[in-house]
Amino acid sequence: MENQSDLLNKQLLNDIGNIARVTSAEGKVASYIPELSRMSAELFSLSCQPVDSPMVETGDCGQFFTMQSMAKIISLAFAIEQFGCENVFRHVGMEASADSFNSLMRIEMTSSKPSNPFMNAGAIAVCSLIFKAYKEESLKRITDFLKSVIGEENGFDEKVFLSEKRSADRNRALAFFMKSMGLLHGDVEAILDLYFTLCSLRCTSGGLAKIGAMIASGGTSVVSGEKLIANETVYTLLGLMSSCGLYNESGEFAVRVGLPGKSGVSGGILAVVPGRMGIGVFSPALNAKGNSVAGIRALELLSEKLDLRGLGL
Ligand SMILES: NC(=O)CC[C@H](N)C(=O)O
Repeated sequence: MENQSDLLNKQLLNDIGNIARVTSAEGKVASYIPELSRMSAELFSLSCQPVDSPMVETGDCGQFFTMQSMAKIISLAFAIEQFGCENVFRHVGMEASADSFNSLMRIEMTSSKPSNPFMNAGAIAVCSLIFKAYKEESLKRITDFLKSVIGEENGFDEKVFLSEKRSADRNRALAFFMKSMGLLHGDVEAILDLYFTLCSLRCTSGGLAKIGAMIASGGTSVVSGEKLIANETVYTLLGLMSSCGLYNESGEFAVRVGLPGKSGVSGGILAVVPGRMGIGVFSPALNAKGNSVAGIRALELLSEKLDLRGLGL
């Protein structure tokens, strides 16, 4: 009988790519950060990094894009490692939210900490903890951590950073609003600059797959073999990715794909098959909830073909 891992090969990914990429016509490239809208909707890449064998990829694998909300995995993992779960979750919740990723509503209604660290409000709160501890050194500390996960440094996209900084009325409103309610402390503009820079870090679908593989392997870098994050951090990431990784589409993603995942408005999605592999997919056209249409379709097909649904949920 054929082993599931034998089924993962380039031909399978090519076939999945061919079916998935046409669905991008149903979506739209994000434009609320103007610079993101310059990305071609035709681009597509899919990368699988098994925990114990070489990467398998298809499509425009060399294409860089920005991490956007997928960077929230890195900043959260870094913060938990530095400050401990208890300290981090004193400032941000662990609950799924039916609100969109940049919603203000719940904070005003409940006057309490942001629902989870993958909503913008929660991720900004995590940035404020990191900034409080490391000030101007914060970015370097986080990017050094990212480098230890993926084995390379790809810098950040300054045009996307400036474009978001100029057009971030909503995130700025969120952050100042949280500050006014005592939910955020420190220099708001400096915290937002850290957040925008993390969102504009450059990556490829292969890089996302390596981050996923580090989580899949229980916190060990597939690049160096080094244990980078504690088991508790791994379980926290997996739990939150399963319940909140695709915002108000997390439930549907759990049903259709059945894997812990994290999306970003650049069109990337990172998924984890615990014990087996990390997956990165990229296609910039998004659905109404801000998630990649072809990315979800590709993950759904992959999950079905390799019988992955439900692993790690
Ligand atoms: N969903 C996302 O990827 C959101 C990230 C984006 N930089 C924002 O704050 O709006």
